[in-house]
Amino acid sequence: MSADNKKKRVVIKIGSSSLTSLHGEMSRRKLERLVDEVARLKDDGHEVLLVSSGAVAAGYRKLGCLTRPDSLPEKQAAAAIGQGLLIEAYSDLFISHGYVASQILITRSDFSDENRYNNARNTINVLLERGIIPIVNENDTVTIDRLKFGDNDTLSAKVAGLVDADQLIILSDIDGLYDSDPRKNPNAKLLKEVNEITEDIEEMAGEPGSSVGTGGMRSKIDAFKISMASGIPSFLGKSGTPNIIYDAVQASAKGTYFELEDQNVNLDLKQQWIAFNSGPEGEITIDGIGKDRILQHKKNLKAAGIYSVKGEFKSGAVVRIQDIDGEEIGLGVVNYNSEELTEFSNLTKEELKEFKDAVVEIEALVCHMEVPIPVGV
Ligand SMILES: Nc1ncnc2c1ncn2[C@@H]1O[C@H](COP(=O)(O)OP(=O)(O)O)[C@@H](O)[C@H]1O
Ligand SMILES: N[C@@H](CCC(=O)OP(=O)(O)O)C(=O)O
Repeated sequence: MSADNKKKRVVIKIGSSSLTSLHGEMSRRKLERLVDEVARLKDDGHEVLLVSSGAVAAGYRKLGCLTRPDSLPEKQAAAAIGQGLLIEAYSDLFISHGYVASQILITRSDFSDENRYNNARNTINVLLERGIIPIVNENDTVTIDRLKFGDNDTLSAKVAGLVDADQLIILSDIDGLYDSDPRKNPNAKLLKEVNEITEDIEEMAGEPGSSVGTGGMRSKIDAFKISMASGIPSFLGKSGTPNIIYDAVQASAKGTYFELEDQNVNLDLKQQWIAFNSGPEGEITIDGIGKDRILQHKKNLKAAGIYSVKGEFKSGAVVRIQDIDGEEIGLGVVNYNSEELTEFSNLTKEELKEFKDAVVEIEALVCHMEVPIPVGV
């Protein structure tokens, strides 16, 4: 990482533990410090988008709970109280610096629909270009557990990809990624730079540290997988450290910097949507020749290569592509519907001669061999 003076588009994720007091209530002082730092970046001409947690933490006491609730309806009710308080506080504080804040609440289904995904991008771009600070959170009050992003870490990485950010900064209550959970191992060592999320790196992450946070280090690692695959240099550091945001943008802050060694292997927007947001609508199994073609980046295969088809989907749907042994090759958009592809798979050798020129195009293919796709997204 090298320092530079370019005006950047920066996405900053701030966790619940960084916005609350020891008792778990929203801390105005912590919010003030964060806003002061963000305003400093804005004064320097950078565009800033905040992904802020804290709705549940800011609301649960006012709901009458003594500790952060576990039940979904109570968490949602707490978020309904807290989200308003959070945005009101942000708005007040940013206005005192001469900046306007805006609220964007997102659910996973907003991102799995490609039109809504692109719409969100257009809206956020307008706000950023006009100097306004979008403050994003998951729309906790309406999402059900099964359909939640669940943590704002991966949400922030997806948003960073969506707006083509120059940097993702995740601020937590810890000053970076350690080689083991520092709560359990006092001799744990800080990693200054990570160029690839290997299994070893994944194993370093333990459970969430605070009673108000949900994601823990595991979801941060998942987030960095997404941001790295999207070509976005990322940083993990400790909130509340003086000048942490400013220094992170200059690449001089203490923390962990995540950046792919090879800057050229990153996903374009369509591929990011396919890899991290779309829900595949079906599955096709392809033969060895088709697999070889795909892996040689031909992005298409002969109709004869379709072995079997699962699910019902239209032409233009995202499907999972696997080989005859059931090993997943990747995800991509197909140019035939499930019925047509099934017909291809049922043709005899003789019949196939008639279709020898038929080609199944795989648009925006994302191969698992090339790109680490987090499980469960
Ligand atoms: N390998 C690790 N390196 C650093 N922190 C770790 C590691 N494993 C687990 N943790 C814990 O993850 C916590 C941060 O996650 P979390 O409590 O969810 O914070 P946030 O509210 O900022 O999302 C740290 O306080 C730390 O105790
Ligand atoms: N959307 C939730 C936060 C979820 C979350 O990821 O929290 P955290 O692990 O503190 O970043 C809220 O605003 O309370």
